[in-house]
Amino acid sequence: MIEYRNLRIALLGAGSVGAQVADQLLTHADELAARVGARLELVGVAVRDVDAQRTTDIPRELLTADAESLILGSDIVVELMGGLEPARTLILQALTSGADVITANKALLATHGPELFETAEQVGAQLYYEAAVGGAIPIIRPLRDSLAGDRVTRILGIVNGTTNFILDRMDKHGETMEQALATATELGYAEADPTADIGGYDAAQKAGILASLAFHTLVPAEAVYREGITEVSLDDVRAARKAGYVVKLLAICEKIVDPLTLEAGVSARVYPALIPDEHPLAAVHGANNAVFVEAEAAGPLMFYGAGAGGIQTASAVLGDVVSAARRHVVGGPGVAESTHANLPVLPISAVTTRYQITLRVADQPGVLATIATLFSEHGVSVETVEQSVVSISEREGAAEPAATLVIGTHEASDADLAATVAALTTSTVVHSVTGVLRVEGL
Ligand SMILES: NC(=O)c1ccc[n+]([C@@H]2O[C@H](COP(=O)([O-])OP(=O)(O)OC[C@H]3O[C@@H](n4cnc5c(N)ncnc54)[C@H](O)[C@@H]3O)[C@@H](O)[C@H]2O)c1
Ligand SMILES: N[C@@H](CCO)C(=O)O
Ligand code: NA
Repeated sequence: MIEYRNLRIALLGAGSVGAQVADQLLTHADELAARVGARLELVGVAVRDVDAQRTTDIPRELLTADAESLILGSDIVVELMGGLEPARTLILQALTSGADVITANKALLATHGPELFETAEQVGAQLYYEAAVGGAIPIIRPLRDSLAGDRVTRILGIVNGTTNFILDRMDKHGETMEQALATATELGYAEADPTADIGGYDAAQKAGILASLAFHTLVPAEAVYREGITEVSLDDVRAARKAGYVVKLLAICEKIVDPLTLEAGVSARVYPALIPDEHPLAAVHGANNAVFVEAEAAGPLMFYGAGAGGIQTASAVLGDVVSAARRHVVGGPGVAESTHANLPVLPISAVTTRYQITLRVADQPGVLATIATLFSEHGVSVETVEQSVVSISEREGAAEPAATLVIGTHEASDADLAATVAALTTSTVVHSVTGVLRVEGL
């Protein structure tokens, strides 16, 4: 039997992901040792309460409430507590003590990424974060390493498992958002505060990370335009299905070149959008994620798989642990973050998209013409108009005759669309604007 040296692994947090990472390290210790050329010795697991129930069996003697002492003398520290503090302080302590750090904490990276990466570079340590985006899907390493010689032009993806799971359940089972979120939480997909998921914050943090890597430009989460799914109703999902679309929370990162000045900028945005039934992203169900990457030389690439879940995410964490461990065995500086392009990050006003607008209107002659004029007055070109066969007034038995109009637009700017919607809202022939969703993937 080969005698390997030991590398000391400290794990911070033993929740959905952490408990699975501990289990994998213990169960597959021999195989991991052979792959790395060193034994990955789990020296301790920092937890809040050593007596709490966990999803996997972690030997009692490994559990400690003292994370700071555990870090000292560790070669690799795996942070899976989540949240900003004490995660930030502990990671800084770990890096400055010379340990490589693995984290799945996109909220922390989105907020304190530059400080953490600078510290890592100064002390010659590495910070790995494959699990922070797309869960189990390899996406960080492909962007950072495999595509390092190419020029990425666009990323379009579903990067939040919880919201994809919720929208899918609304679509397939007619569940409300609240019902579906409760199940997503039970299954370990949701963040500790699920507002991060349904508000689009988690996806925006991931979009910032992806855009930074893809365009070699620091894109903080707050520079990412964000809309969550809280305004998406069961009616929106049903209407989309009827019209041949599905609603998905999309993250879009692209390089936009101004046609006049030829200056390039980066747009990163997250919003719910309609995508056609036949688009590959429409077939991404449950908590799965999918990320399309378009690069100049490679063309379109697609990365697909489990975007959330304890054991699935543990796979990405373990991959990072093995990479870090190999670096300890072989030596060398590792990969530094690259922000050399330093492109401007563009506001949402720099972007144009198609829209689908659902209106409840007066069911009387001349209404269509009035509405068409409103659109054109605000610079938005109408592509399709459909009137629902059964008018809402018939369905609901309302006194006043009303009908539902579904209007598809050509590409329009955010500002023009907002002005059109404001004008529609105050028009006497419009009873209400019941839905405004962007359309992508056509
Ligand atoms: N669950 C997923 O599918 C998933 C996927 C990708 C990334 N992530 C990220 O992984 C991280 C962990 O997620 P999770 O789902 O395992 O969360 P979780 O809430 O299930 O687990 C976190 C654990 O850390 C413990 N903890 C928190 N603060 C602590 C402290 N100060 N000291 C000791 N223990 C502490 C908590 O008690 C909890 O047991 C988060 O950053 C999350 O965003 C999760
Ligand atoms: N809450 C996150 C976990 C994975 O990052 C999600 O649902 O995608
Ligand atoms: Na990943």
